[in-house]
Amino acid sequence: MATETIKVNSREFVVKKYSFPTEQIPRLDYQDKKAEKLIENGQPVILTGSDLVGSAHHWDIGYLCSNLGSGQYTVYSSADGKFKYYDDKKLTQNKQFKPPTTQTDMTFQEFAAKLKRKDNKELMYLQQPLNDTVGTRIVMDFTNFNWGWANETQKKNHWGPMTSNLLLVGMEGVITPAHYDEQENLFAQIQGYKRFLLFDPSQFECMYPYPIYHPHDRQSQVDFDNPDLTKFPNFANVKGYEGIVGPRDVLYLPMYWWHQVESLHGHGETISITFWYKAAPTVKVVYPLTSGQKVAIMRNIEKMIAEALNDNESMPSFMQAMVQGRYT
Ligand SMILES: O=C(O)C(=O)C[C@H](CCCc1ccccc1)C(=O)O
Ligand SMILES: [Zn+2]
Repeated sequence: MATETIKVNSREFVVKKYSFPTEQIPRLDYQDKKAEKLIENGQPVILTGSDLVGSAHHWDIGYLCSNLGSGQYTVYSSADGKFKYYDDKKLTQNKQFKPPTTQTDMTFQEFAAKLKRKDNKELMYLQQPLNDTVGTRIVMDFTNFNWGWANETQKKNHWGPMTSNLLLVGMEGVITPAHYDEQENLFAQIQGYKRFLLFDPSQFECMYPYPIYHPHDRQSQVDFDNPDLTKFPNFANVKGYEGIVGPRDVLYLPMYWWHQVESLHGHGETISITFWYKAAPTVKVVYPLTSGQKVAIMRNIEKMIAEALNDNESMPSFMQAMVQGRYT
């Protein structure tokens, strides 16, 4: 895999080289009016200075070990370092599906002990919603997040309620392959460095998500390391954005934007917290529709057809019969 070294301020990062061009994600102070405008327009921006999780800046593996309590944490492991999310509620509809990662529940202390080992064959990624099993100091840190700003941003942009805060602790080199989520996201980085590759929802035609009933719904089928341009020809035209988030940075990741996330080597484990919010309600449909709205329409139609046919095997021929040679 070809790599390139990029220098950001005084730091060097070795990143994987891909086939597509990218522009930089804007990086602005969180109080900059331009940043507020970008968020209002559903455009990604890396925000500095917000201290959204300032009270967690001292979180490291040791502190989490001592203060996260003895609750069970979901830890994924992967031989190739890729952690393509799969919806385990859809496993029943896909008997032959083989999960690409294994999921183990363990205490944070067990996870930390595994991180220290030198004989790990697989990469590991802890992904667990913060809940009330955490220790009192974590609760205190959580209470001291910059909720004033977060709530103001939520209100100003008419986002729905915050649904969850996912704690992410990844080994260097873990990759979350390209996918989109259906929620607005303020992504707070606490330790380590993550490279985000982002693609506008209008790039849907280049990303070829799995069918809606597939466990990998919302994930791209394209292997960025070896794109199959016969099966996925439009991927050759994809254009992205990229940026590196480090400690104290917050990325506003708009709903429906495709993203791939890479924990960079040489800067230790990554610790992040997501702040996911339900979408703003569509009060009045305004034309032309946004690309995100078109993705929502496609999803609803796919769901209705799958339900009406009640036979996923017949979806491919049905969908092709509907458009092939007709909508050219
Ligand atoms: O914050 C986001 O949206 C990301 O994709 C961050 C990503 C991990 C997300 C794991 C995940 C993806 C989908 C559903 C539930 C959990 C990373 O940082 O590696
Ligand atoms: Zn995501």
